[in-house]
Amino acid sequence: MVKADWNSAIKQKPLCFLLCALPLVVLVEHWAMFWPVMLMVLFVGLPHGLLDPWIALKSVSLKKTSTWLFLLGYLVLSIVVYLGWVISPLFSFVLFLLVSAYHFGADWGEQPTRSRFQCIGLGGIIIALPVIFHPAETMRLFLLLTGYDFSDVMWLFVVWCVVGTTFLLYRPNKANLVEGLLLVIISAVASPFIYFACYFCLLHSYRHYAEYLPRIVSRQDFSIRFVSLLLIMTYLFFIGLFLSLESIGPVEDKSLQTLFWGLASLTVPHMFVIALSKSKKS
Ligand SMILES: CC1=C(/C=C/C(C)=C/C=C/C(C)=C/C=C/C=C(C)/C=C/C=C(C)/C=C/C2=C(C)CCCC2(C)C)C(C)(C)CCC1
Ligand SMILES: [Fe+2]
Repeated sequence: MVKADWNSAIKQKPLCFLLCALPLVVLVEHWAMFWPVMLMVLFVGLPHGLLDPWIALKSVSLKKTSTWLFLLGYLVLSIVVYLGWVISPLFSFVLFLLVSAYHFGADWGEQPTRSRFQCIGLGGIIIALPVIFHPAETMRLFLLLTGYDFSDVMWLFVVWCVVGTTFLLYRPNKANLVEGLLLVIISAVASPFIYFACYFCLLHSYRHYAEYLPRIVSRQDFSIRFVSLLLIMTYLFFIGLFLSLESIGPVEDKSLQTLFWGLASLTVPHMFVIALSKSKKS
C-alpha cells in the first residue's frame, strides 16, 4: 500500500466507514449517541479479540500449547493486569496508554517499515487527539479511570502527538495520511468517547477482522460454538466488573469505567497474541 496513489488510498474500506460516520457525528447530539455507540463497541469492537486463540495457536512459539492452557494463561494475564490497576491505577494507566499506542500505531505500519518506538509515536496521535481538542472532558475521563488529575502533564500529550505526526509525515503512506486527517476532524467534532469508538470499531477492529477472519473461518478447527462460549465469558467478565464497581455518579460514567478497565485488562494478552502473529512465520 506504500506506493498507492490518492485514488486507491481514499477507496480503503476503513476510510469509507469514517466518511459515513462523519455526518452522524456532526448532526446527532452526542448524548443521544452514547448508548448506541457503547453497544457498537461491545458488539463490534470487543469481539475482535475472540480470534486470538486461533491466531496464537498457529504461531510458531505456541503451536504445541494446548488450547485450554492458552485460555487459562490469557485469563490469568487479564486478571493480573486488572489487579495491577486496582493496586496502582496511575502506573497501570500510563502502561495502558503506552501499550495501546503501540497496538494502535502498528495499524499504521510495523517492522521492517516502522520500529516499535515509531509505532508508539504513531499510536500517540490517536490517544492525544481528544486531549488536544477536548481537554476538559478527556481529563475528566482520565480522572474517572485513575483518580488522578492529569491537567499538569497535558503538554506531554501534545509533544507525543507532534512526535507521532513527524513519524507519519516521514515516509508518508497516503492511506494513513487520509485516515489521520479524518481522525483529526472526527476528534475535533466528536466527544472523546465517540471519537474513540469510531477509531476502535471502524478502523482498528475492522482491520483485524479483515486480516484474520477469512483465513480463520476457513480452517477446520474453527468453531462457532467455541467463539460463542468465549464471547459469553467476556460479557460475563464485563457484567461482573460493572456490578463490582461502586456507583458514584451517572450510569454512563460507571459504564465507561467498566469498558476501559475491561479493555485495559484484555489489552496485554491480546497484544501478545498479535505481536506473536506479526513476529512472522505464524
Ligand atoms: C480469547 C480469550 C478471551 C477473550 C478475549 C477477548 C474478547 C479479548 C479482547 C481484546 C480487546 C477487545 C482488546 C482491546 C484493546 C483496547 C484498547 C487497547 C483500548 C485503548 C483505549 C484507549 C487508550 C483510550 C484512551 C482514552 C480514554 C481512556 C478516554 C477518552 C480519550 C481516549 C480515547 C484518549 C477470554 C478472556 C474470554 C478467555 C480467554 C481467551
Ligand atoms: Fe486489537
